[in-house]
Amino acid sequence: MTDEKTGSAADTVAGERTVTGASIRLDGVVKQYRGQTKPAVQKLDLDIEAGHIVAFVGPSGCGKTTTLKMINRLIEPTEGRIFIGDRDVTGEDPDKLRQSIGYVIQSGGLFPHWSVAKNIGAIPRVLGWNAQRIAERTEYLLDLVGLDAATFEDRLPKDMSGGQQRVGVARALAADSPVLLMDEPFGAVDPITRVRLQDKLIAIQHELGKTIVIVTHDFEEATKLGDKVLILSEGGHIEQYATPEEILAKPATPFVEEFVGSGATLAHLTLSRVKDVEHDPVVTARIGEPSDEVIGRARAQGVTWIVVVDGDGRAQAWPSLDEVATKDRVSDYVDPRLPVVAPSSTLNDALDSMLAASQGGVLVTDSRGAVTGALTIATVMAVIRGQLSDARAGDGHVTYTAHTEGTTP
Ligand SMILES: Nc1ncnc2c1ncn2[C@@H]1O[C@H](COP(=O)(O)OP(=O)(O)OP(=O)(O)O)[C@@H](O)[C@H]1O
Repeated sequence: MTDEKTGSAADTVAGERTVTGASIRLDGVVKQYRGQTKPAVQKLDLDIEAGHIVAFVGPSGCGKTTTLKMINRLIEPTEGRIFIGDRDVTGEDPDKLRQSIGYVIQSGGLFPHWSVAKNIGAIPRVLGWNAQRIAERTEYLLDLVGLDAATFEDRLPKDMSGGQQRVGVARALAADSPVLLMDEPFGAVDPITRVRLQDKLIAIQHELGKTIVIVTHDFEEATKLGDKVLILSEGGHIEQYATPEEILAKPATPFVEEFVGSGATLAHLTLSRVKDVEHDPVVTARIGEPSDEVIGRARAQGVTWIVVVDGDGRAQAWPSLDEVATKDRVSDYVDPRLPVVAPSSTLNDALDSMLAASQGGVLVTDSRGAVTGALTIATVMAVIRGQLSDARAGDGHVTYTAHTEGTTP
């Protein structure tokens, strides 16, 4: 089925992924700002596949934001054409166009005096949806971004702290646009929240299959989120447009090599996901269970600590058996610093999370927050060791062993 308005092929399945997004094509796009001697973006050709995430990175002033904003014509191109799906949008009414493209900016860009629900319903109201449809959509989207509708829909953005970005994403998805443009959406949040928001975005992308273009300063964020990464230099010049794996393995130009940096070997940690490595099983216990039963169960499994979970299986705390033994029943204590990662988190995220919590492991949760296992620092270190030795072997350097073997008669 093709949606006439958006030109997107709805609900087609590519591989395992559902695709509801539309492709984007930039054809010879130029932006020359008035009063500037050189164009900010010079003759840019770019194809973005439907249902993919593409991350734009590059040094300050290279034209990332200008390029992004030309896609929804917040900035008018001086030359060239832009297609969304098969539709040439270069001559379309820009207001109408923007109603069909989700847009998220760093601050969330929410109207401060409007409730969360009113913010999310802004575009659907313009599109003439009825109140019930808007209310249902708002509830669905708040749940999708991990916020409880009953708790948050009447709040003002200022009372949301870290939740503003989530509401910003929900609002951008409100009209079910095939394309989502994000300009440094997680630039202003603390590192732990940032990892959670990135993981949430990946989960949403896998569920909805939108086409997402994200501008970031952070190469690690680009490699984590991007199916492909676009590395730009001054004037919107494409240095490389490839998968993160290709960029790390084969930087196309000296510029890319320098941009990726000498930490490239460890940057591979951002390519390894929590879901790709082995997890340790965990023993869970419900609040209020008799402590001696829980301890017996844990000892039978040979573990020295347990995870206390709520009714939905979400982790509350991970006490040692000695701590459990101090009470008759499992306590409802909630550990505010519990290190938790998602399957889509990178091993780098997992390490950061361990360091931030001063713990030697993290809990792994599914997209609903239920605990599925644990990842220890030993597992992460083993992967790092493996990658370092692979990288050395790939460098073409003769190792000590190879050298000795080669010269032994
Ligand atoms: N409204 C404007 N008028 C004139 N020049 C502009 C305008 N906006 C951006 N520029 C210039 O265009 C070039 C590209 O800017 P742009 O903001 O697209 O880069 P960027 O890669 O997104 O940078 P940053 O990472 O710092 O946000 C820069 O030289 C900038 O100074």
